[in-house]
Amino acid sequence: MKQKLSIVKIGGYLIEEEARLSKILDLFSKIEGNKILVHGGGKKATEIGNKLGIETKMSNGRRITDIQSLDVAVMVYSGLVSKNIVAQLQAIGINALGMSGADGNTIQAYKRPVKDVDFGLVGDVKEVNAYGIFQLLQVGFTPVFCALTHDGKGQLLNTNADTIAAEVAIGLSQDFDTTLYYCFEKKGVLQDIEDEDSVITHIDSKNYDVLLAKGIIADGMLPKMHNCFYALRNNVAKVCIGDDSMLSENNSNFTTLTL
Ligand SMILES: Nc1ncnc2c1ncn2[C@@H]1O[C@H](COP(=O)(O)OP(=O)(O)O)[C@@H](O)[C@H]1O
Ligand SMILES: CC(=O)N[C@@H](CCC(=O)OP(=O)(O)O)C(=O)O
Repeated sequence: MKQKLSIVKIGGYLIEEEARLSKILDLFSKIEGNKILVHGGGKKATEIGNKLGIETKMSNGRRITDIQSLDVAVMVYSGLVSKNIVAQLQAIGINALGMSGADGNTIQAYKRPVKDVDFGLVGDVKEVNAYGIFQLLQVGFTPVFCALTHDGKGQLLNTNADTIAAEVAIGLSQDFDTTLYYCFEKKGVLQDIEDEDSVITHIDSKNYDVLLAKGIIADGMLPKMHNCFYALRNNVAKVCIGDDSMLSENNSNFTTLTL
C-alpha cells in the first residue's frame, strides 16, 4: 500500500494575516505522515513592489512578470514569505526546508510562449523531480515550496502557486496516496460569494460545468478549479478546497472534488 502524502497550498490573504497564518501552520504541523506546504504571496509582492516604486502590471487579474517584478517575486516569495514560514514551522517542531523549483532541480519550467498576452518571465511546468522530493521526505524534511521555478539554463521563472501544488501532487502520486488541499480565505467554493454559509460540499465534472455556465465560479476560482480537475485526472487521489478549518479533524464544511 502507498504511504499517505498531504500537500497543502496556502493563498495570499492567509499569509497576510499573522494570526491566521500561525493557526494554519499549527494545523499543518499536526497532519500525520508525509506533508508538503506550497505558499503563494502575490499580494505581498504587489505591496512590496509598490513600496519599492515598481508598478505591478496585470492582464485579466494575472501578473505580467518583467525583469524588475521577477526580482520582487524572488525577494518576496523565496525570501520574506518562505523564510518566515520556515522559521515558524521550525518553532513548532517541523523540520521545514524552504524551496524554489531551482533548489534540488525540483521543478523545471519553460517560459510561457507569447500568444495574445506576453506574461514575461512566467514559467509553465515541464518536469517535477519527484524522486528528489521523495528523498527529502524520506529523510524527514518537510519541503515548503514558493511560487518560483527555473528553466535549467539559469533563468528563474514566476509560476502560479496553485499550479505548483497541482504539479508536485501529480509528480508524487506515483509513489504516494496524495491529498491536495487548497486552503484560502473562504470556507470552500460558495454557491453565493456573499454568503459564507453557502459552501458547495461536493463538486464533480458534471456540476462543475453547470457552475461554470451559471457564472458561480469566477475570478481566481477559475484557474484553481482547473488545477483541481487537472490533478484528479492525473492520479491525485483527493482534492479539497476550504479555509484553515479544513485541516482540523471533525470538520466537513469544505468542498471536495471528484471527477
Ligand atoms: N464561487 C466561489 N467561491 C469562492 N470563491 C470564489 C468563487 N468565485 C470566485 N471566487 C474568488 O476566488 C478567489 C480565490 O482565488 P485566488 O485569489 O486566486 O486564491 P488564493 O488566495 O488561493 O491565491 C476568492 O478570493 C474569491 O473571491
Ligand atoms: C505566474 C503567477 O501567477 N504567479 C503568481 C505567484 C504567486 C501566487 O500564486 O500567489 P497566490 O497563491 O497568493 O495568488 C503571482 O506572481 O501572483
